[in-house]
Order: sequence, then C-alpha cells, then structure tokens
Amino acid sequence: MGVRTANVQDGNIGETLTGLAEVIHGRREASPEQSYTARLLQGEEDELLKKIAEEASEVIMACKDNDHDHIRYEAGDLVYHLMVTLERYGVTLPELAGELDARHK
Ligand SMILES: N=c1c2ncn([C@@H]3O[C@H](COP(=O)(O)OP(=O)(O)OP(=O)(O)O)[C@@H](O)[C@H]3O)c2ncn1[C@@H]1O[C@H](COP(=O)(O)O)[C@@H](O)[C@H]1O
Repeated sequence: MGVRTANVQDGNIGETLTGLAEVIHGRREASPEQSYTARLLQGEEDELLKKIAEEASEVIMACKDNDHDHIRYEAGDLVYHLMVTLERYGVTLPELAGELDARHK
C-alpha cells in the first residue's frame, strides 16, 4: 500500500469527477513516459483491466479490516482506474449518469 492521503476534506463529487474526467481525457495525447494515466490509456489493454481487479481487491481487504480511512483511500484508487477505463472505452460521465438515473425508482 502506498502512502495514504493526509488531511482529506469533503468535496463535491460531481465537480471532482467532472474535473478528473477532463484531466484523464487530456492524457489521451500525453506522453506515456510522463504520465501514468497516458500509459493506462495507450498501453496494453490487459494492464488497465488487471488494475480494476487489483484495486477492487484492495477495497475488499480494507473493508474486511473495517478501516474507514483505508477504505476511502482504496476506493479513490478504484474510482480513478474505473474512470480511466471509461475513457479508454468511450463511456462518458453523462452517459454513466443516465444509466444510473434510468434505474432510479
Ligand atoms: N487520481 C489519480 C490516481 N489515483 C491513483 N493513481 C495512481 O495509481 C497507481 C495505483 O497503483 P498501485 O495500487 O499499484 O499503487 P500503490 O500506491 O503502490 O499501491 P496501493 O496503495 O494501491 O496498495 C499509483 O501509481 C497512483 O499514483 C493515480 N494517478 C493519477 N490520478 C489523477 O490523474 C491525474 C493525471 O495524472 P498522471 O497519471 O500523472 O498524468 C492526476 O493529476 C490525478 O488527479
């Protein structure tokens, strides 16, 4: 596990995800030597897909430890990698929102 994020304050999830999606989209044209995100977007498909499974496992382990801060940290890793995956396969956040809204009863 890496160093956990210190002094985390609540944010606005819509603004945060929208901003992060824009940064990730911009990394499509970035140098893989300089950007981890660019490597995930432009590199081997399986490297990215393996990260989803790995990060999901880390969330599960943090939950089994019932460690609040660790769950938040690993969920951040999982959401980031999921967003890179959505970018790579062309699924937008508005589209995802529509999918979730369509389920709302
Ligand atoms: N949100 C993230 C983000 N979350 C996680 N990561 C990276 O994802 C990798 C996680 O892989 P690992 O789980 O193997 O890493 P680890 O920390 O050693 O292991 P664990 O802590 O998960 O156990 C690390 O290299 C993290 O740096 C991220 N890398 C980038 N971003 C965002 O993407 C933007 C663009 O970053 P570049 O990739 O540098 O272009 C950044 O400004 C950030 O906003």
